Amino acid sequence: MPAVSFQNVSKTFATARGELHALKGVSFDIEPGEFFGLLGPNGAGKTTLISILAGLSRASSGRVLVHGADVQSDFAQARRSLGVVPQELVFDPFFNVREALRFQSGYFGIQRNDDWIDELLAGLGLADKANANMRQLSGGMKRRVLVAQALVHKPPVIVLDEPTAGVDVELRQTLWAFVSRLNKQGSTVLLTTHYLEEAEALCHRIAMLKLGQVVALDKTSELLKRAVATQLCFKTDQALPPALAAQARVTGRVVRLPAQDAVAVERLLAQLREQGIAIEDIEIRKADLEDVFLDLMSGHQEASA
Ligand SMILES: Nc1ncnc2c1ncn2[C@@H]1O[C@H](COP(=O)(O)OP(=O)(O)OP(=O)(O)O)[C@@H](O)[C@H]1O
Repeated sequence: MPAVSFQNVSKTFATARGELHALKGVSFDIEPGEFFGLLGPNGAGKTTLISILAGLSRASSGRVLVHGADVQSDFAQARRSLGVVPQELVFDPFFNVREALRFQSGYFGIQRNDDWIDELLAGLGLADKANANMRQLSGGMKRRVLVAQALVHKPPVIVLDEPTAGVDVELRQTLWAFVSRLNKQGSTVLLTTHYLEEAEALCHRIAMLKLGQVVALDKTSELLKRAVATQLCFKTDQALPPALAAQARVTGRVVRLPAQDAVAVERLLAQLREQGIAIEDIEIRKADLEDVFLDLMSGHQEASA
């Protein structure tokens, strides 16, 4: 039985401009123990899908099951299997950290949960903050408490909705070390993130959403094979000739051009030289998930899911 099963999920919002189809028949399963990534540009429908999974919003049609429990008709059972770390910082300012976690345990009917609470606090680098009031914590610390709150009932499925947006490197590393440990111990993880290098490093499989539809769904290693294997990268202050600009990915002064092999690299360098373009910091690099993502989102690749 899948850990999570999205079955033909659609969601339509009534807006001032008419109907907005945020999700259009999304179907995929996440297997128990998987570390699964859900990627897509702003507005693709990721948060809408997670909200339906978490029971915070209802699908217009289709079903979502968590370990076989329907998130609408069997909400309590589905909710017990889920630990959802929300995007926004919501917390009760009157509790200290331990109290907040005890309160959350009580919500799930769990008493005497302090051993696990201590483990969560240690794993998330919060051990010395157990008695601190929530109001006194920095934004990053509050985010750690949100993660602990989501995990207080030891859910088999952990859902992280952009958990590292705007947080510092240390928290990202603490969070990933802890979540990876839980995943190795058998937890299923569903992650949405805009940090593609995180998704590449962590996720076994990835679904890419675009305008409410799944446009790619594959093992991370297979997705990476779709990109042109290597690229020529360099920096320049000059504009590229149109023929090269058409195939280039430019970020500020940094230019990336697809180049399959050494001959292609030589050809590109010759073209640049002929055009009198001064370049520096030349490097040959392997394509990464960002390349695949950008390709798919710009419609260069065939949708295959
Ligand atoms: N309550 C709502 N009412 C109307 N439209 C909505 C509502 N919630 C979301 N939408 C629209 O649905 C679409 C999908 O939004 P969603 O927040 O799921 O995208 P996302 O992939 O999570 O984006 P982001 O990466 O920016 O968080 C967008 O066009 C959004 O404007």
